[in-house]
Amino acid sequence: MQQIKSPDRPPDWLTDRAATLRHLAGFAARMGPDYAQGRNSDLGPGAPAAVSRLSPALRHRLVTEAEVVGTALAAQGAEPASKFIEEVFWRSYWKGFLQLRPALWEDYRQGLAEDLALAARDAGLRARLAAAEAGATGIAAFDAWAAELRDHGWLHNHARMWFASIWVFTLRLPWRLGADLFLRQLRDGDAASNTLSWRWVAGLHTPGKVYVARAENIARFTGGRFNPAGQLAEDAAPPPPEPLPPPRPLPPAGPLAGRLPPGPLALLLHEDDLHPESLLPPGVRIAAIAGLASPRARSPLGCAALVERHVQACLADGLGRAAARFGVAAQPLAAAAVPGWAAAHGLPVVMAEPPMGWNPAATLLPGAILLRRDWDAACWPAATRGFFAFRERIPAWLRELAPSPPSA
Ligand SMILES: Cc1cc2nc3c(=O)[nH]c(=O)nc-3n(C[C@H](O)[C@H](O)[C@H](O)COP(=O)(O)OP(=O)(O)OC[C@H]3O[C@@H](n4cnc5c(N)ncnc54)[C@H](O)[C@@H]3O)c2cc1C
Repeated sequence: MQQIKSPDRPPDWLTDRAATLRHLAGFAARMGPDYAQGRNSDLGPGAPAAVSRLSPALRHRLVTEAEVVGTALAAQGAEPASKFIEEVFWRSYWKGFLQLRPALWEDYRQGLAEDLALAARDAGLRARLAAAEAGATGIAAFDAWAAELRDHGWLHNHARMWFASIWVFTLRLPWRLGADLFLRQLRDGDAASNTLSWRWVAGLHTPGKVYVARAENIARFTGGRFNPAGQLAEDAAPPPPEPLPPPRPLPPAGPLAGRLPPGPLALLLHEDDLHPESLLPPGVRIAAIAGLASPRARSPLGCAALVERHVQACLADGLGRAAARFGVAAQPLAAAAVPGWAAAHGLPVVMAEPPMGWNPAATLLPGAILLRRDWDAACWPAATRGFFAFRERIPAWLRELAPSPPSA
């Protein structure tokens, strides 16, 4: 196993931009070979890690993908930072893949409702689910990850892969109920990355390919903390292939540099994009600001209290910066109050385009102006096939988008 040299981690989970930028700057030195060599190891909560733990901030765009990749390029250069940069593009790939195929999210929600109804009827399934969620399966590694997820609201990528694989193939639980558990408990819970990663593990993304968690791999990359030899179903067969919905053309949304109506506008800031400073072109006059976060809409079962606190804290930080930037009071609103807020000021409303998922922002205000970031406009349409085809385009995107580190 590779030596992990970097003991520091965010002092606490990142819920504001200032702390995120400090952490990003500190991590920049480790975005090159340290990351490439150590990123697969998960030595446990509180232990040194080679990964950034930026996801609870990046997912809400307290910092943007462009800023994170720009930091990696400036600190390390494209080749040494290529592994790290590629991982950030995995996020854009999943977002684009779901954006092009909204039916996958709708099918997930529909299937989840059916799985929850089945669990309500079937006491045996309910008991097995409760044991998995509580970390009482008798598989020490899985039980420790269930506890870590509940207590910290975060898991290392490799642990997420092992957990999902054991959930599906060893515990033989419905994948959507596992995806739902993650969404309720992850600070970085994201409709695209989560749903599509679970589908990938379960063999529904790449025909004929499942992700199998193996005891030897777990022992190796947990530094020997766990070794579930003999406890895992390591012979999982791929499920029958299910055709993927064909990609749709992206609906139109204004690019950032596009023309906005003259005169004052109202800004709806929401949990999917909390960097209004780079969302709006210079010179735009914002005369009203409201904030919307709906973490309980992640699941029919709501979300964990720590997730709710995390998301609301991120939103509060975004609103504070928006108020300072545009010189207008900014307040969080419940979803039901948003149409009334828009009607009361009567101004055209602008917002970042809400990606597929539970965010109700666009449906609450069907006439709002949606702004698509250049990053998303470049990447999303390319998520038509597998990641390896998408990845080929990274060098061209780096030239075209010219990402740079945060300026403030
Ligand atoms: C079953 C499963 C569920 C997942 N659910 C989510 C989720 O709900 N939200 C979420 O943000 N990520 C999810 N991921 C992806 C990944 O595990 C996390 O983004 C990553 O662990 C975050 O840790 P980090 O910030 O230290 O990542 P780093 O390794 O430091 O990577 C930097 C950034 O790149 C992005 N990234 C890295 N790996 C991936 C990946 N495999 N897929 C997508 N983006 C990636 C993240 O934004 C991350 O912050 C899931 C993965 C699996 C296998």
